Amino acid sequence: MQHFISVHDVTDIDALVQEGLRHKQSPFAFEHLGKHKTIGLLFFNQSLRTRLSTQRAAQNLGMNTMALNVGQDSWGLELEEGVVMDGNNAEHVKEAAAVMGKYCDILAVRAFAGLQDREKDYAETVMTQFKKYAGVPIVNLESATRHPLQSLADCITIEEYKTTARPKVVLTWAPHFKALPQAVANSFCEWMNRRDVEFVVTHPEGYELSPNYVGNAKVIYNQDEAFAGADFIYAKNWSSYQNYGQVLTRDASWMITKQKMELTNNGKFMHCLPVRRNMKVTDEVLDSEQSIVIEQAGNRVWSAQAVLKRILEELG
Ligand SMILES: CCC[C@H](NC(C)=O)C(=O)O
Ligand SMILES: NC(=O)OP(=O)(O)O
Repeated sequence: MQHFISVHDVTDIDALVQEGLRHKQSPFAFEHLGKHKTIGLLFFNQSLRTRLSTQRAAQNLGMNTMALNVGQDSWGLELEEGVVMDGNNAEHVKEAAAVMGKYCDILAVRAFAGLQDREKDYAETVMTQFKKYAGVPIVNLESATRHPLQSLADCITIEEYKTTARPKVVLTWAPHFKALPQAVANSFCEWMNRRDVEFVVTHPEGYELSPNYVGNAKVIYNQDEAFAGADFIYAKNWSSYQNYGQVLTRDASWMITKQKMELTNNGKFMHCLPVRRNMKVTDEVLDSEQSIVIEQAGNRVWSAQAVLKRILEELG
């Protein structure tokens, strides 16, 4: 594996999921692999899980880690090509990416969607630039349209907790008061469409995800109907793709409650976190035995470790 930017960089998802579970069993089995290697983590946006889990995974593999918050620790980065740089950004991504590639053996980048220009966001401009200019493997820590380390951790979690060979997995939209990216939902669809699950997506009309990501998933506008018999409920808010970046509704009836979870097959509740309690899901559900969000977050270490190990093996 050279880069880990999307599911398309993975040839065998099953093998990668199993590898993540093996790292969980023996976290230090490959601690020699990353000796004298450094990973740089670059954040254009906040993070708790991604920042800490990716550093922990790298350290488990014997790597050194460096983290940088763009615009706070480093200079503001200009991402537009061919512009006169007379604004607030003191450095162009061309130089910054190339220089970080001199310091780091692997570069991991978080850059959320701007939610202003759909064409630019869905062109994955930032990831493309780092891949083009850094000269080292790039790992996606959540980009404009995807969050593959989260999705791999989600696959690992479902593999651990499923009680049937082909579980029913439901991605449900949940209300939020401000516009959030489609990246986590897009990515979850891409990965679930490649897993042996009965995959259903449910959301209010107007929140249809891009066809390139939702693929052939079954889309049901009635949340209660979608929840029937589900083994896993994966909640996430996202802003409209059609009316790009817009919040079309904050309909609280889409919040996940105990009553809704009772429609499932004693289903497990999942969320990538951070989650706004009593807006997306009630305390009652989040604090119940059905919630596996903490174990899901814990699996972010094994997701990152499986990916970094593959990249280190390629580096030699
Ligand atoms: C892991 C989730 C990151 C981000 N969440 C927020 C609150 O911005 C999102 O919705 O994409
Ligand atoms: N789920 C996730 O990526 O969390 P952070 O945004 O805290 O990294």
